[in-house]
Amino acid sequence: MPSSHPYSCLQLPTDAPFELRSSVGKGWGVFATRRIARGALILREDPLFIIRKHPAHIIEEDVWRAFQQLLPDQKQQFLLLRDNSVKPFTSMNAACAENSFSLRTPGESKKSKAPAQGLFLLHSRFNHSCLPNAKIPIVEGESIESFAVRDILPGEEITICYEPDFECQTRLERHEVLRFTCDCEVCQPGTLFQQLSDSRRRLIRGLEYLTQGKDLDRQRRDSSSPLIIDPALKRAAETFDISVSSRLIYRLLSVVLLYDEGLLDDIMLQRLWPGISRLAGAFGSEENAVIAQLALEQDTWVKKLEVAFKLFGRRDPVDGAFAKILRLKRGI
Ligand SMILES: C[S@@+](CC[C@H](N)C(=O)[O-])C[C@H]1O[C@@H](n2cnc3c(N)ncnc32)[C@H](O)[C@@H]1O
Repeated sequence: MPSSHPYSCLQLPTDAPFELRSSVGKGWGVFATRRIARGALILREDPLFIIRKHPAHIIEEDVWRAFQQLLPDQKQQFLLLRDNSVKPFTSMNAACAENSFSLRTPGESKKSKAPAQGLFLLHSRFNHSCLPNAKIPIVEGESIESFAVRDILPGEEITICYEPDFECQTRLERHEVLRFTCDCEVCQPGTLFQQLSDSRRRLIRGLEYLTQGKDLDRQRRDSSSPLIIDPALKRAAETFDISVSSRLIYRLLSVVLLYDEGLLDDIMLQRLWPGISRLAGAFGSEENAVIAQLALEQDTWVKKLEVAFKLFGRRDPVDGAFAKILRLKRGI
């Protein structure tokens, strides 16, 4: 790619551990220029502008107004943007849609959709992978940060996953959402790795249904859904009549599958661990509580799961109350 490409004029922080350059079949991308250790910050970026609307409601005038308020140098940076590095965008709104991230403004509930979109010149240069080596955690505020989720070597492309819940979706399902053909390691059709990955992600989705009583879209699946085949088990999940023992086993099994898939990063673990340790501490029977505690003390996820399997089929005095609380919370 010639050095006259507009992206060579994008301003990078002086200490950036990456460079921008072309990425085969994906336009331009972001490549590590030195080793980036797992957990290290890659980039903290402020938005060029913020539009306080749901992305679906943003119109051309909104972007135009935001653009007008930029300083001359910022306007120039915005005008460097190209559709996947090649063509100029057909509208300012299209440029905004392709280069913005949803922001969670302070005080907003976790469940509600972010009503603000920020335009980020550099984070938008990261290409997608379904097995990414970097992540942008959702935090409150206007700037966003990316972190390495595993060690990244010099020269390696830095990728993020564009969509939530991809850890529970098969290659086909992911491609229904993405507007391009992803060719990452887990998207190579027909390979054993891809088939295994599909099975793992499908299982993770089923386990999620068993513990949450609903699917990714927060809906129950009808009886034709192949997600949970056993109707009695499906009903039990939907009415939260899944024992605490089973819940703990399902959670740990999910973590083992995520680990095997290469998706268990520290950010995900921080999100999952509180729920797991709450479950392990919830047992009313001393015998069950001892097994659960012993499970969590093991030094690997497989060993934790192995010990937790000793709880399989065991009821607990708190099962009824646990189900009742969950039903109350969900208004059932
Ligand atoms: C936000 S941009 C990422 C940077 C982009 N490559 C560029 O040059 O500006 C998103 C676009 O990059 C391309 N892209 C990102 N990840 C890709 C992947 N894994 N495979 C193919 N194309 C990808 C797609 O065209 C996508 O719409």
